[in-house]
Amino acid sequence: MGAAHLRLGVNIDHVATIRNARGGGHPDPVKAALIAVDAGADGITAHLREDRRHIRDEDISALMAALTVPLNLEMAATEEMLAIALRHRPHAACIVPEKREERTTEGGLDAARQFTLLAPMVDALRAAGIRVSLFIEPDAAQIDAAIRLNAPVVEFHTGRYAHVDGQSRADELRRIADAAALAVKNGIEPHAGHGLTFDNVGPIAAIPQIAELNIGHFLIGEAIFGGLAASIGEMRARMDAAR
Ligand SMILES: CC(=O)[C@@H](O)[C@H](O)COP(=O)(O)O
Ligand SMILES: NCC(=O)COP(=O)(O)O
Repeated sequence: MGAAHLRLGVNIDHVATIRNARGGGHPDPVKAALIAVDAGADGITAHLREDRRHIRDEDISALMAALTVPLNLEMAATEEMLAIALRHRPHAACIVPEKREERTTEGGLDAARQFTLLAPMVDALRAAGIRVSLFIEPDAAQIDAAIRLNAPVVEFHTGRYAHVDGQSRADELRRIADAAALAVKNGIEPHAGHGLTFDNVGPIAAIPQIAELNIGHFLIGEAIFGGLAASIGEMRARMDAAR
């Protein structure tokens, strides 16, 4: 209790997934983003995948024009995505690993092994005034790479935490908490996200060093039952209750 405000970034990718299932423009991810902001989102996250399976280039332009809160652009470490980020200059760019055939982001970026590829990208994004984040596993070697890359932010992939139970979940939570403490000790702001739900968000939100959670798939799915504003309001309440 009493820790600093934990920011909520709402990921609107899967509004675009539904839109794309039929073509056309409905439901509009920008409309969803504006509802999310009214409902308490501190920022909006959108992942422009290389295959454009959900968010498309024109969504990024429209979000940049419409939003009054920070846009966090999730992007693969490619020259194409770097050029897009530099053209739009979102508040933040989170570099994520991408595999064309994956159903969703399966793990964190291997920032340690991809150091040579990432270093000029992080430098270019930073030089453009974009807050760079690396989507990594909660792992000391990856945090060490983030330190050497001068990344101001890391986002810990919570997918494993979300998908295991019992002692394995407790172990993963401990790994995330230790990683968050290590990041802060080294001047890096830790965020977390992936697979978070009403039921599993509390222990992650209770980690005092974590400054932001990015949550999407569950919120958009839950919106089918109670509406988007209600699903975001409930998530916000659970995050606040954990602090
Ligand atoms: C990096 C991340 O966790 C989000 O971008 C999430 O992956 C979005 O959903 P998809 O993985 O289904 O594209
Ligand atoms: N970076 C994680 C994210 O933006 C949302 O992931 P999810 O809640 O859609 O699994």
